[in-house]
Amino acid sequence: MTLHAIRGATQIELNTRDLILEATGQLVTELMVRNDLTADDLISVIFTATPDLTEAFPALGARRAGWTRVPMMCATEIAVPGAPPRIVRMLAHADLDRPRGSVSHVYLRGAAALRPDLALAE
Ligand SMILES: C=C(O[C@@H]1C=C(C(=O)O)C=C[C@H]1O)C(=O)O
Repeated sequence: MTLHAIRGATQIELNTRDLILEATGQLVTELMVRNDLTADDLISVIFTATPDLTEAFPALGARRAGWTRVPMMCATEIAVPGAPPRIVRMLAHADLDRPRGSVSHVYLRGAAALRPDLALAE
């Protein structure tokens, strides 16, 4: 087994509880699908949210998507001038029986602009 770190990010349309939870659930689901993962493969997950997202913890969206027993943490992202607004980011640590570097990082919606080198064509 090998420890992997998997990145993800998505942009939230508006700072509302429902939209934060829905978009975070979509992000974690997409990450599991693209990497053929289950929640049991995950060791821990860190979420950050830009300071303009205050209405919900992204971890709750992940729990609603099935990550009920995954240790998670939420934090505020650095407010770098010019960085995209309303972004939820994640760093997931997983223990997988596959080579390091074989995972797919997931950048959805407006977050794809953060790392065009990583974002798959939607
Ligand atoms: C570019 C991003 O935004 C920030 C910059 C990062 C980087 O330069 O690696 C990683 C996470 C964020 O703090 C990103 O989320 O990928």
